Amino acid sequence: MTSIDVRDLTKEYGGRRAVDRLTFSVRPGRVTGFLGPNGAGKSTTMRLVLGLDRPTSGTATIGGRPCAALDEPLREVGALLDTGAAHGSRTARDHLRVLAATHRIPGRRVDEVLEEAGLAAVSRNRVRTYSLGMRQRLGIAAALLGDPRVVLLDEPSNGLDPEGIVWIRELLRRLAREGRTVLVSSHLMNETASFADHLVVLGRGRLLADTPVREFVHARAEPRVRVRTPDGAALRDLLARHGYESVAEEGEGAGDRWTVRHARVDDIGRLASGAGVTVLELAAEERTLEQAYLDLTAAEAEFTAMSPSRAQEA
Ligand SMILES: Nc1ncnc2c1ncn2[C@@H]1O[C@H](COP(=O)(O)OP(=O)(O)OP(=O)(O)O)[C@@H](O)[C@H]1O
Repeated sequence: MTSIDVRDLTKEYGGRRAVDRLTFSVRPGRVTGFLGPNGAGKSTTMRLVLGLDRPTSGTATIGGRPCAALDEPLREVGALLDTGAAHGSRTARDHLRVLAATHRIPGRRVDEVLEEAGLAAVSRNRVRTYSLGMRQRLGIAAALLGDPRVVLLDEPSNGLDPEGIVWIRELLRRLAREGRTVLVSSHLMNETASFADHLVVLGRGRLLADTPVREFVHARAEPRVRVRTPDGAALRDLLARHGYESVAEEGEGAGDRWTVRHARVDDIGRLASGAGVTVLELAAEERTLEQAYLDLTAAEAEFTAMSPSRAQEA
């Protein structure tokens, strides 16, 4: 089984820390989502794992070895880092054939990955005629060419249309089912929630979370209850007396709907019923990864702003 292991990894650029004493592992058989605000250090970490950059200190290994020490890197690790990697004047097929030939990968894999990436029909067109989404598909095809056990994809959904988004989701799920180690960075929270089993979250180069998606969402996103009632003012006053904050929904069609923060349906239902407040609908609001992520990164920003020692470091 091939894991990615990052240990005490630090990368400085001109005295500025892009990656700061980072330690985490990416395990096989699941998709690990790699999250963090712009500049948090995700791409730098991926480059260090791939041996494209040298760490200032610490290690990043794949199956216990640095990437540079792997005998056949492309057959062990596939990566999408930069969609501009293919030469514009080449066709997609030629780009992949050159890659295959220089890495002792059987030629039949070229047709297999072109088919898999939905590019078979346009594989003889020059890459410069490709849309961003098609380039993205080509980058993913190249990452899969060597049938690698480990796959790292930096923002693979970039530029993909809705059909492409569904395709990448299913592809990632399948790669994990096949027992591969899959690390995927993204800014799209709903997307990440739809394909990731596990999350690694960075902020300012540091590890903020390394946890299963479900736990991350449940531990961080506040539980909320949605209520529809014709007695809005009575409900709000009742809940306020019991320490709940309720907010009337706004916008067209919101009507008599309210959201109660930090609340559970059982408690709100009992309170309303006990006080004789009519409730027409009562439901737990689904907690989202986006909500949990924003809560975490906001808390981190607040902590950073409050702490003079960290502010000096920044
Ligand atoms: N080659 C480089 N030289 C100098 N600074 C760099 C270099 N590469 C990255 N950085 C800096 O390191 C920090 C982390 O950047 P990185 O691209 O790894 O973040 P990221 O999490 O991938 O961000 P994004 O979500 O915007 O892609 C940033 O402050 C960036 O400016």
